[in-house]
Amino acid sequence: MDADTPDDEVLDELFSTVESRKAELPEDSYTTTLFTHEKGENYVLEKIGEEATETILAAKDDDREELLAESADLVYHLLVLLSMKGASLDDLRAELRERF
Ligand SMILES: N=c1c2ncn([C@@H]3O[C@H](COP(=O)(O)OP(=O)(O)OP(=O)(O)O)[C@@H](O)[C@H]3O)c2ncn1[C@@H]1O[C@H](COP(=O)(O)O)[C@@H](O)[C@H]1O
Repeated sequence: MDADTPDDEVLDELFSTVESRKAELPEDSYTTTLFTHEKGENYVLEKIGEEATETILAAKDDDREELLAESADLVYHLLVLLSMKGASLDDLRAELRERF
């Protein structure tokens, strides 16, 4: 990801990076470890559960900084799961838009 990416393009840039990690599986990448874990998709499902719990605990503690950090971890792992299951950020946007 590029630090100069405009805020409104950050999610697209992150998802595109995740998709590229899935295609290329570089060795020095955390995302690669999620796509290649011996537990398969169960590992990313566990991570989502952990990050959701940590997000809830941060909210209960009224710890805004921790809430944002854990929310970012949660969103990142959710994007990896969507990619793993062949869904895209556009699919997610379409689902949200249908609810307007
Ligand atoms: N946004 C993220 C991101 N958010 C969270 N994480 C990782 O998710 C993990 C969070 O798990 P934990 O809090 O449990 O911390 P941990 O104990 O280190 O993790 P485990 O050992 O339990 O797996 C940490 O290792 C974080 O580094 C992320 N790893 C990568 N990205 C982005 O993904 C892109 C690709 O990164 P690489 O795949 O590493 O090249 C880059 O743009 C990164 O900024």
